[in-house]
Amino acid sequence: MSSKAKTTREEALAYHFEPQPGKYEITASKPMATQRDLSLAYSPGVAVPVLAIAERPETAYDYTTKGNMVAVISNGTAILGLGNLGALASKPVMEGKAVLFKRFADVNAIDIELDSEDAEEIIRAVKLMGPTFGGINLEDIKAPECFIIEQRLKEEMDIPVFHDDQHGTAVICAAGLINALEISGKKIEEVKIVLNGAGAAGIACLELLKSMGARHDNCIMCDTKGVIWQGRTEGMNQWKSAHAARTEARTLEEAMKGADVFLGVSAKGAVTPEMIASMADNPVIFAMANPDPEITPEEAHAVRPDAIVATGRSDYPNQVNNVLGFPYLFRGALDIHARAINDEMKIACAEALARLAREDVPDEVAMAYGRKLSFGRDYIIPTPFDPRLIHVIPPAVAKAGMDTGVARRPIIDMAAYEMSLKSRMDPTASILQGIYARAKSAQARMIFAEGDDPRVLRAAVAWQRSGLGKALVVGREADVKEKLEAAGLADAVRELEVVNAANSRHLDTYKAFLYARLQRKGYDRQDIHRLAARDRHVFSALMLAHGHGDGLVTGATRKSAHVMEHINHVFDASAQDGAVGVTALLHKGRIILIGDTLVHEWPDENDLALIATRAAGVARSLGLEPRVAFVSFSTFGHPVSERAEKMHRAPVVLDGRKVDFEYEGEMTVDVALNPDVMANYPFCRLSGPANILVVPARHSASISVKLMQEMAGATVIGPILTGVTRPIQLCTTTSTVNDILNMAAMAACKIG
Ligand SMILES: NC(=O)C1=CN([C@@H]2O[C@H](COP(=O)(O)OP(=O)(O)OC[C@H]3O[C@@H](n4cnc5c(N)ncnc54)[C@H](OP(=O)(O)O)[C@@H]3O)[C@@H](O)[C@H]2O)C=CC1
Ligand SMILES: CC(=O)C(=O)O
Ligand SMILES: [Mg+2]
Repeated sequence: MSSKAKTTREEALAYHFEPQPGKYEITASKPMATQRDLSLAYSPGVAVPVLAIAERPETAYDYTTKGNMVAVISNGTAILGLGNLGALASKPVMEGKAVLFKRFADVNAIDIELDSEDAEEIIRAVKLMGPTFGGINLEDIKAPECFIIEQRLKEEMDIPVFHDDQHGTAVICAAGLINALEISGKKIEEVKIVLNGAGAAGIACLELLKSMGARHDNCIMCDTKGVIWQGRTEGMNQWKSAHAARTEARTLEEAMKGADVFLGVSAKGAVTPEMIASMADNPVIFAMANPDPEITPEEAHAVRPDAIVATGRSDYPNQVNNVLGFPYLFRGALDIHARAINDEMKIACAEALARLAREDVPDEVAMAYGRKLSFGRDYIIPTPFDPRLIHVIPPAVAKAGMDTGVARRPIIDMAAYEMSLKSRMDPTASILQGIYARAKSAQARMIFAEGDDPRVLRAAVAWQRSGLGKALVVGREADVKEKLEAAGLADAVRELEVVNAANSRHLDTYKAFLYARLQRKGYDRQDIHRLAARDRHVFSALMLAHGHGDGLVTGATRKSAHVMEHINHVFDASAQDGAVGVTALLHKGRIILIGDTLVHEWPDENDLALIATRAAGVARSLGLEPRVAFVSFSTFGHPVSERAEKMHRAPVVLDGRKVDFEYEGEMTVDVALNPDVMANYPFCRLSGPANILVVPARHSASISVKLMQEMAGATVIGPILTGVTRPIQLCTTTSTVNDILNMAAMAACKIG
């Protein structure tokens, strides 16, 4: 397995602080530009839907955000496993749940933190907000108040009310357990289960498992006072009493002897290796406390190599976390305008998840996750980034809701619904996720050439601490130390390897190599020494050329033309050598590649054909099927212009090269990207909108990219340098730490 990611306190705070505080914002989904827009959005136009809803309340689902809007509600009394830290402190987690709703199921969610521990007050507050939302997700409200709150709200509200820590956790735990027991060859009716943590999650998990066949007499529940046994009076409530066991065991340690299954929804470190050692053969251990499990997989495996281990965290295999449930349960429920999320819908979700994990994992998923996944001990449950979840789980939930009569608007065409779910998700998110996953498994030694730049240093630290590989920073030790300290990363000084001409054993070899390349280009030995020893771009490129690193990132401090000139001393990376720069633009769920954004100033038709081929290669390595448009200001020969001719001829050049991707041209950008406009040219050979735009010259490339970045706020990755023998990627002088990290990941994946 790849090395584990470590995120620091500073990184976590910076993530939440920059570029604006918090994790989400609200944007308008309708035009708001003109007087007419305002008349429709607000007075007088808004009166029309007001009256329509007053007359027929169900039309609120048609004219407002209600039908796709969920409230994430907490009072902060059980924030993850951190305990009762109050409503305000729970806000980062609730904002987090809100963005997970959006990221994984395109559900709009708003976090609402209520400053009260009084169940009646919370019930009243939530009930009053009913009209606003299509569903209520209760989160991190401690037991036993959570049971009372949820029960009453379910009775009194006409929209789904779902306490995630109870049912979300129970559903995922059940899905994982179905598969873990299958692998260990045990039956739920026969296994001895010990569950630690008798709160929201614990009670709900045990209830669901019992409804699925686990026997009351085989289950022991524990809390801070030990075993919940029949007759115990201390620290009890009616929900715990329902699960009190007839047993002599009084402590968790005693209960664990011979147990087949351990489920932890309690707190960090609640289980010892000795307890794990005392379990039955092939034990199943779900240590689900967050952020730190009851026992780590390393500790558990050290004493029990035969164990199947899961945690709630994303940095170990088998993440049993309610993130696999709540987005999809609500998606399915919202799409049928459900009145409730009932047990049948929860069980349908658990079964669909369990089934999905047993299915063959398609290559695109393995690619997105960076490792081969196949059903077994280290893959008992789908991974949260599995792109199939969105179109597999909500239909199962919606169908169960329809079958049990909670749907206000049943789905007629299930196949069409599945298709609509597929197109709902932003494909760009999975592309970046895939790049990072592949980078992680590559474990590249990344050369960061500009160790004097604080952004580069922060990216290098993040590279290493995220478990992406080793960071080799080119710079002076004292300078790197000083800048790391100034960036609040003093403890990273010992972690990074700082390389420079003075401490390298290879300088003479590098110089000999460079001299051999440049001696007939007017460089004498003195020039060579200056270049190799003093220019970090050249020095870094020499490191890469000699295999003293696996990839190189530079360009954050100097203009790309300057950097390319220096890299060309070491590598053949010019236009004549066939190098090409391709930039990826990610915006509103679309990804478009533009080329050449780096190397060719004024490509002719042969160069344009090469640019198309290189860009197609980049597209494929990003998991996209390439569709190239040669773009211009004319479309298929009109208006006739000398300047557009080469764009007209480039596809003909490709005809002669027998390439294996779609291409067409010349055409304007709207023809290339808008299927309705493209339909005016029925002979156009592209099977869909283009995802690669080959532009006439580097200036038009630069203008397009920067316009998209500045006007539309598109995410820009690149230019990705292709056609060079080793992975070199260039950032720009305006790159952020994240941009630099993206380019390093590109280099590690050898994209280009
Ligand atoms: N992986 C996942 O998806 C999820 C994980 N969780 C995790 O489960 C845990 C509990 O959450 P939740 O049920 O919402 O919280 P609650 O506050 O409702 O319940 C906590 C329960 O855990 C018990 N407990 C706490 N510490 C210990 C300990 N050291 N040993 C034994 N029992 C202990 C408490 O005992 P007592 O009753 O005696 O006070 C209580 O019964 C958290 O760590 C949370 O992160 C929760 C939801 C989802
Ligand atoms: C995952 C989650 O909801 C929790 O730990 O509370
Ligand atoms: Mg929670």
